[in-house]
Amino acid sequence: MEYILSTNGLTKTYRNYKALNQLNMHVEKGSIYGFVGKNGAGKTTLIRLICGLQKPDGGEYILYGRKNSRKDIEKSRRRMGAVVETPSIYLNMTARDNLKEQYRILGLPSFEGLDELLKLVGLSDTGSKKAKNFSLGMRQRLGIAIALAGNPDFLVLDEPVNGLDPQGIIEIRELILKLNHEKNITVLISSHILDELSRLATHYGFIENGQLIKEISAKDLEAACRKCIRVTVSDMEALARVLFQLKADHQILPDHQADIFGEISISKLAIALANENCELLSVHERDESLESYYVNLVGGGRHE
Ligand SMILES: Nc1ncnc2c1ncn2[C@@H]1O[C@H](COP(=O)(O)OP(=O)(O)OP(=O)(O)O)[C@@H](O)[C@H]1O
Repeated sequence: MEYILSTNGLTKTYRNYKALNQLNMHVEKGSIYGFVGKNGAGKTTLIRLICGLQKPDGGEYILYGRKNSRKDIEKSRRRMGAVVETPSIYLNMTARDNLKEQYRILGLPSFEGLDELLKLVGLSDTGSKKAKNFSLGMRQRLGIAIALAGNPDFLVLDEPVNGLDPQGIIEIRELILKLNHEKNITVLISSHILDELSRLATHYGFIENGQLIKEISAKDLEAACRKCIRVTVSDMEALARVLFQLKADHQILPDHQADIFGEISISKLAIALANENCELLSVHERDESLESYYVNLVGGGRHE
């Protein structure tokens, strides 16, 4: 497996507080990695560290095969573009001038590719309009264009759709997919908007209290989510006994319901419940959403 970024016991402490606590994560080449966590979980801290804006105080990260402790880590960082927190744009400048400025900062020899970049992010026809008059979505896209100015093959976006309207969200989504599919850019996106992430991500890393509690591909997550059957019964104690006998991986829910994971024979379940004088009131196959997967993950595990 080729990783663009991996971290090994990465730790960052602010006074006594461990914003990152022995974090281990792996971003595969070519992936769209959804970095999921609540506010304050440590997402931005990880991004600040890999961008070189702050230093870790424990563990390490490896970016394009180079450890962060190496003197030439900047060479790896040059292959990466990032929009951290709010996009750094000059509000009194047009999109084109903002990009020119970034080309100068990067010391690029010419403005070659600038028009293509503006087109790519859908800002070709903004002319003399200054960034201060842009919508939030346009500013976000300009921020992404600036991050792409050095022609990176790894793009890091911190909460890119925060505060955007539905149209703005769609535009950012389409842009990210295009960059990934057509330009082979690996993308790391931090977000807590799970529904949106589920339309993009090929891999997920779930962070909680500075630790990576689960890393899973979208494919495996989908498979795990599909094999869920929600049952409603008349007697929960009987159901718990039966599920224990059947060795079924399950989760008890309120309102006389439970989710059963993995393969299970419904007829066997119904017979076993009938033997316990328990009625099987309903059975639904559930496509467990990313959101409920996440809630299960952070809210305590399943019972076996
Ligand atoms: N410079 C700092 N000094 C002290 N504490 C900090 C600093 N930066 C972050 N923290 C704390 O570290 C924790 C992780 O913050 P971080 O910004 O990484 O979270 P996040 O997952 O990005 O959340 P959000 O979605 O709110 O941005 C938080 O509890 C935050 O208050």
